[in-house]
Amino acid sequence: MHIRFIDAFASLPALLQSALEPILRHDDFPAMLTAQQVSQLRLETGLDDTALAFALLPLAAACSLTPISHFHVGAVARGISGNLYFGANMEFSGASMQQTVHAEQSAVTHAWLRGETRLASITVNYTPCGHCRQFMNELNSGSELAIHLPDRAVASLGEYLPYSFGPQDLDIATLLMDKVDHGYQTSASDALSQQALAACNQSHAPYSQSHSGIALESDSGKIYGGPYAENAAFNPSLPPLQAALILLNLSGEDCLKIRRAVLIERSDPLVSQLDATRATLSALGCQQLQHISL
Ligand SMILES: O=c1ccn([C@H]2C[C@H](O)[C@@H](CO)O2)c(=O)[nH]1
Ligand SMILES: [Zn+2]
Repeated sequence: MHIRFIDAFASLPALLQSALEPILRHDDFPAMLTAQQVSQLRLETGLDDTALAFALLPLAAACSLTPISHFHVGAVARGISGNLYFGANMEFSGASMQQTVHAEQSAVTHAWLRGETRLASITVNYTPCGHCRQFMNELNSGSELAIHLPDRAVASLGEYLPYSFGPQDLDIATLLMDKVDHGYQTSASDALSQQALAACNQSHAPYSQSHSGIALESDSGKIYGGPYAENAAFNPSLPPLQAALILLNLSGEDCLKIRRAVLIERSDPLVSQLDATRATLSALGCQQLQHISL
């Protein structure tokens, strides 16, 4: 079992521990459960979907990186496929506060990057902040997304964010998690550049059209892509580096051991990721950033 799960796992109810043990046994548990694994867990534990998602929160929170707050937020997003995706907050010492990733952003982005096309619900161990409510308001599930919190009745995002400002106010119809392919191409044929290109082609940048994507090579040699995800209110936008770091972290890899990165963006973009990406990567101890302009 990955070392980060050991304490949280020990705190789970005995039935859930025995049902999860074969799934978590290996180091490479991807911090998600397929719909089939979820049905099996329900069968073995007697928990319903809602109770199961709550019961998994300690494991999700165990994925957090919190050198600043030491405050562990965990989230579990349910895709329409029935798969569950963990999310956890991530803080980066030596970078600006703005580089922080919230657990809700992590779970949403995790689902998106693993190919989920829409979310049904999200379960969180603390009430989502305003920034997260606004971030989730960009999703194609719209105000229908169900939010489950401890000690509260389930309520929709629309209820958590009344009188909202969103993509429709700026006449934008393509929403976060909609399948897109911007069709950019590059002559760089190495695997890292191609993965960064794929992320760029998947990115959600309807406000600036400054599509971008990154790919990170981890300590183990695996590659993690991160597409940029803009938000109607601009500031809650998630930079491509953060998206890739979410996937790398949830996959059980070390954000402080990134070997190299390729960032791809349009030439002369209205919005550039380059300076912030370089600064945050450098705070993580990685100086190997290649920049490709399309
Ligand atoms: O909705 C919220 C509110 C806060 N945090 C994280 C951000 C930061 O890492 C820590 C303290 O704010 O908690 C979340 O993940 N989600
Ligand atoms: Zn938040």
